[in-house]
Amino acid sequence: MRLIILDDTAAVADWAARFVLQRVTEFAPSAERRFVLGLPTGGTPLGMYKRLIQFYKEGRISFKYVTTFNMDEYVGLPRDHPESYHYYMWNEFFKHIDIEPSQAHVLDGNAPNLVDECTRFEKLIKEAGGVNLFIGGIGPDGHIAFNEPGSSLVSRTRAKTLAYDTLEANKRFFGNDISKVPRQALTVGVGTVMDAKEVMILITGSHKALALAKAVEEGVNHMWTVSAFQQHPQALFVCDEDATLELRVKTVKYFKALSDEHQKMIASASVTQQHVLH
Ligand SMILES: N[C@@H]1[C@@H](O)[C@H](O)[C@@H](COP(=O)(O)O)O[C@@H]1O
Repeated sequence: MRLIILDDTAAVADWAARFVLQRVTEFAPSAERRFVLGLPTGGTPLGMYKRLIQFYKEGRISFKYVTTFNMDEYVGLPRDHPESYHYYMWNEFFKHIDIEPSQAHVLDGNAPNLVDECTRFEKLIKEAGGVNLFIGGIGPDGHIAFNEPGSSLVSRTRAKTLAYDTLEANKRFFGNDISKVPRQALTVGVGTVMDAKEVMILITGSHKALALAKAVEEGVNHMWTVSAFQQHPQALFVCDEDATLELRVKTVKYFKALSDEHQKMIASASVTQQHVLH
């Protein structure tokens, strides 16, 4: 696991977008060999999506041969509700790029049979050859996607009842009225994300500092589900300074020193030769 510590949210957005650009470019996707990307919603990745749209408009990246799978979706929220993740993904990202709409998969929280919908999603991921890069975000309670505290760390895509902390954290999107936040969501499992070849988790803000400390400095713990990624062979946590507030100085210094080495390596390598050290 690597921890990349950057100054602020803008730097995290830029770094994450460049990382996607680099991974897609070096993969050189084609009709026969698509790049499979897992995607998050929420406030944190918005800046990354903006940068990627900019890269697309500048002709630096194409999503024509990219297949995407979103992490989660609320249950029972109409698809055209401004807070549905379908609506978010279409408006914040998909409509601005050249992705094939049929290749942009978001769980259907209005499916008549939610169990079948989750099974179908897992099957689609498998048929796509697995996820090359899963990008994730976390809640202040350390949940990844909607894998609330106490979730199984080998879980697959399924329906979850949201924890109170999540309802609290997400009420800002529903006019600050907690009663308007859907109580259930469909979410990829921790195991689903763990199966990805590479995972990049974006963590910004002091309200996520405790979760980051639990994820990085303490053991793997199903009460902080993002901690499972300590055991992923290619996991990156990309955070801002504010998110490091609960980390030990020693931890921050160690990972910053690694990043400095990495930056030097990038400076002396061509784009196609860049690899993140683990
Ligand atoms: N289920 C979503 C997560 O997938 C997301 O990562 C998290 C963080 O959102 P934000 O980036 O707005 O803090 O919010 C929700 O709980």
